[in-house]
Amino acid sequence: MDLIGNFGRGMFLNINYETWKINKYFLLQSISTPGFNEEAIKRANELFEELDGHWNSLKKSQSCNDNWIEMDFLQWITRFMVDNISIVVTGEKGCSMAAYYNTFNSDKSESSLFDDSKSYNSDKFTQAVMIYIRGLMFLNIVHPFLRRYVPYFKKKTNVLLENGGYIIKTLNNMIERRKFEFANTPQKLKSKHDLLSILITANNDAKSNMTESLTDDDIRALLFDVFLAGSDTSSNTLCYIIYYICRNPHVKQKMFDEIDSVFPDNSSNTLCITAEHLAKLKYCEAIIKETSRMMPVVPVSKRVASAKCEVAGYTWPAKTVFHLNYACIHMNEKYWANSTIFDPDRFYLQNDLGEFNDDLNNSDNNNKKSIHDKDKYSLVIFGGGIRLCPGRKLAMTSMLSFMALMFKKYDVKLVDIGAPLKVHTGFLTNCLELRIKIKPRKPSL
Ligand code: HEM
Repeated sequence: MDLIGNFGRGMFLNINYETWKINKYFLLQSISTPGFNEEAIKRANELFEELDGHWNSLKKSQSCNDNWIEMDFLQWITRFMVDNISIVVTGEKGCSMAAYYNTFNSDKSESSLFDDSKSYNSDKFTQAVMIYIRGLMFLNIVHPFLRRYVPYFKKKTNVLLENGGYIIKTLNNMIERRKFEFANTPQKLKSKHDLLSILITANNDAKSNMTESLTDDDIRALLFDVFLAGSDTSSNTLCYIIYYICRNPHVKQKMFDEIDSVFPDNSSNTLCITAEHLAKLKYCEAIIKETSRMMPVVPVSKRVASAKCEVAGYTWPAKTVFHLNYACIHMNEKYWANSTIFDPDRFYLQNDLGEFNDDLNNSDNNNKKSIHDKDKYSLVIFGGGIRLCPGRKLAMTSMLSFMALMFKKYDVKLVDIGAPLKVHTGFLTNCLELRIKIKPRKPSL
């Protein structure tokens, strides 16, 4: 079951409270540094430039008479977020967008670029992560006897083991290379702001101060957690955002107005987004929250009672498993009037002091000050309690950056405005396809 030796390590698959706490401390410290946040925004800018370049090349090859480019947005945003998480986690440039662009290219000779076993191949690695997730379900359902002795299941199990081995090897190589760099040029590494470099630096500091530190296996598990949790969640949310704003043109217009006011037109073709810009995009933030309320990518979660407890007036024994239905909480009319209506304005209110609701950026959820006079657990996009998502700030930064970059430049419409969203709900609610058309909003941009 433990394909990559992660149980008891990292955060996601860790039920050992003591090691989970240390891992959480290191992860939160690392991703809360200003350098990390700035790096994430800088990388989003660079990656959008790359994406835009691919779209422009496609446009040339697509003989579009009306200037609209048609695409399955899901495919592009998935690769964008994979390359994004790759570079902020490892500092190594991914090649998922380039590999996908290459599938449109009739000259396949370039494909060899993406199959060099020595270099880190983000596309191959992410596919391995997906196989891993599906594998967890398989291992959960199929009895060990069948896996060991029935050829069909045994073969599948071996594929999963091989896949797990590839993940471990890729991450171990990365950690080794970075530690080698650290040993040779420590100053250079201290100036790097990717998660791996920050973790190694913080860990070395902890070792020299003789405080709690991480093993290489812990570091590997943390990197894996961020790959696992950090890209699909954001890319699916962005698909749902596009779906809802296209079906609500007044929301789309209000969003364009906000983006144009934060980024007034200039002669330059490319935007350069900063953290100060993102802090002003309060309506875009409201769109993210309202979309996630209507269509949370993590629809359910679980908690296990560590001791006998009382919930909803009943007494439950220790080890009771509680299924938390986040999607249902978001539709509860007790907290959300007209809950089936898409209305970002519910999150775009100001309090008496003129402050906007900022609850998703608040790192201390327990002291969350919400301008909505509601139960703080009525909005659980990022979960709640001690297992609250540690990556919510990074997620908001990546999604807001993408929205600003994309919608400053492009208008968007759905190919079939009447078609329902195509989704599949398993561990996540995944978008299966999102056919859209995009066109530059201004000819000069
Ligand atoms: C739109 C984006 C995201 C959404 C909607 C999301 C949502 C969630 C939710 C609902 C949970 C479970 C919390 C619970 O059980 O109550 C979770 C856990 C987690 N998330 Fe996120 N997440 C997102 C992005 C990220 C990113 C970018 C990272 C990268 C650091 C991340 C890292 C994690 C980790 C490591 C956990 C496990 C925490 C633990 O088990 O203690 N997530 N996330």
